[in-house]
Amino acid sequence: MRYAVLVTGPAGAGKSTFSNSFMTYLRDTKRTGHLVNLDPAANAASFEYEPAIDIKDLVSLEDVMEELDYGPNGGLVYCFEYLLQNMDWLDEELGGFDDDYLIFDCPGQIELYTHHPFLPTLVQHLSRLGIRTSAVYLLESQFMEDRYKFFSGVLSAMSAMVNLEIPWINIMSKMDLVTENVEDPSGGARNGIRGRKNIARYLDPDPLLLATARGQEANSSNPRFHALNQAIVQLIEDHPLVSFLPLDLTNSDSLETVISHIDYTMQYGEDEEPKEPHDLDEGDFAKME
Ligand SMILES: Nc1nc2c(ncn2[C@@H]2O[C@H](COP(=O)(O)OP(=O)(O)OP(=O)(O)O)[C@@H](O)[C@H]2O)c(=O)[nH]1
Ligand SMILES: [Mg+2]
Repeated sequence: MRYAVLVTGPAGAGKSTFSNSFMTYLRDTKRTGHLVNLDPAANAASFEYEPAIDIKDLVSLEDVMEELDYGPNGGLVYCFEYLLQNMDWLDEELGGFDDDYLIFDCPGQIELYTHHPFLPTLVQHLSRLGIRTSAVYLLESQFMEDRYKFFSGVLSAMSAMVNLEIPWINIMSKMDLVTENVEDPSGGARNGIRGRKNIARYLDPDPLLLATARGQEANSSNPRFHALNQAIVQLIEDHPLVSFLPLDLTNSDSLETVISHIDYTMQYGEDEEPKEPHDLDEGDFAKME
């Protein structure tokens, strides 16, 4: 059985760093993993592990910008369109792996997760190849410093999730940057997250965070804003699936917990046949004959 983890999330969320740590963990636990780089803008020098599959072998952002005269954003979209039109390239590249874990380091363009057919198409191909697939969506802990930013992050995670029918885990990355007493750098006490209790209200999003914050302002200024807000609160209440596993890479237990969740959602190793007794049986019969 082959397994694939799609490492997704907005720009700078820590996807490549997590993918690298994941690789190290697999190596240390004597499991075989391979890195798949799907970011056409990735800097090869930044990879600790050389990707086994690299989208840059198919198309590189640099070439697209140079030869087709695209800017960086249009260039990236072009690269993904190009990949989607050449999925047989990926199918072929994926052919050579057996019983392995493939870690897909995805690009950080938020459009890819909200409305582009990129992820659904990728998932379709993986499932056609019989690869068991799950996804993680990383949001960095700084999002907890501003509840509006935080809820927009929650909504982006949700909109990515609803398009895919695969196991999905949301991760709050860079937890090492969160201290017991994080205050809003601008000094406003309103946005600061104070204490572990408050952090829990973000990891398991408490819609009241949003209701109280926006409710107070909206009541006095714009009632339609209030209504929109209530609708979002309701949406999050109805979908308690959006909760976050904290990830602190400076703590190996934290990484291990996250990876065991990923293993669990894909039922890693569960239908691996216990090979030895079976082989022995066959050997016994051969001897008897
Ligand atoms: N403190 C801290 N910094 C981190 C952590 N993970 C990543 N970073 C830093 O955050 C920045 C972005 O990390 P990347 O892993 O490149 O993020 P990414 O999601 O791959 O970024 P894009 O591919 O550009 O979307 C880098 O400067 C990392 O060193 C973490 O767990 N803790
Ligand atoms: Mg990256």
